[in-house]
Amino acid sequence: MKVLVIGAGNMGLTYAQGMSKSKLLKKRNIMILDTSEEKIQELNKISHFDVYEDLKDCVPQADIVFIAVKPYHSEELFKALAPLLNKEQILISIMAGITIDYMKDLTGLDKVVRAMPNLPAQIGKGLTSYIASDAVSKVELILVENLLDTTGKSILVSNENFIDASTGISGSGPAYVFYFMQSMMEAALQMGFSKNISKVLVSETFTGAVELFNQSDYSPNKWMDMVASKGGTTRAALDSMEDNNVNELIKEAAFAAFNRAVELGK
Ligand SMILES: NC(=O)C1=CN([C@@H]2O[C@H](COP(=O)(O)OP(=O)(O)OC[C@H]3O[C@@H](n4cnc5c(N)ncnc54)[C@H](OP(=O)(O)O)[C@@H]3O)[C@@H](O)[C@H]2O)C=CC1
Ligand SMILES: O=C(O)[C@@H]1CCC=N1
Repeated sequence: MKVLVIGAGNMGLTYAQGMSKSKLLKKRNIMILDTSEEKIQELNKISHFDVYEDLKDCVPQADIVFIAVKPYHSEELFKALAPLLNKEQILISIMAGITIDYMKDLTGLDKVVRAMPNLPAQIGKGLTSYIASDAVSKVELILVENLLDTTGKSILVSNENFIDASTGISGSGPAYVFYFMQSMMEAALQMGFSKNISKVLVSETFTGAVELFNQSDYSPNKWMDMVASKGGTTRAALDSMEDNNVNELIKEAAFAAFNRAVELGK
């Protein structure tokens, strides 16, 4: 089986590397294509994969075509791909917003998978939600899931709306966590800690809190109560967040990403 990854950026390269480390594929069965001259040179240095610059040299050999370009490049790419594809090939896209119907229309393919991963895929800790068109068989779906799982875990969702919704939660979500970390590091610096100490204070706090959360059935609210003593310091911080409506603002931000995903698909 041969997989062609189109777009060797953050996510495309991550998947190519994830797939190459798994036992599913041999390195030489992963082809990768990018239009950026700089990326091609970098890829040739890595030399794990067969690197291509021209679609016609690699698309016909692929069993699975994995699309990892930005959504605004999709139309141009699909138009160039269409004459080179055959109906047996499976297309997997991780592009935000781009719908299965749109991909079927532009490529002429029936077997299309739409997936939404996230950046921790780079360290094998990704979370990918996905859904497939009806033409993808059960056996093919297992194969697709195994490929997605080379970068972490995956969840099969029941309708395509959940792909846009998971874009707002898990796809864009790592950036919300980094936003919170950035604010806490800025506060630590303002309190007089060095950059290095600020980083350790914040990152260990996140790691410890997430590990606690993962090791129990307690809700985040319950954990908050366990940190906050009556009339204490944490209550002062949580009250400040409540007064400033931070909870609603975070939900609004997640919906902004969700809505943007829907908009990208129009
Ligand atoms: N980054 C993230 O955390 C996540 C991203 N995604 C999705 O993944 C996709 C890729 O994102 P990301 O990896 O961050 O993007 P990048 O910009 O890092 O990578 C995209 C790569 O594709 C190249 N490219 C553009 N057009 C073509 C083309 N026609 N053929 C081949 N290569 C092309 C780009 O070159 P050039 O730079 O020259 O344009 C670039 O090297 C997006 O659609 C995004 O929605 C999904 C979940 C998480
Ligand atoms: O920002 C974006 O559009 C992509 C999709 C999810 C994460 N990054």
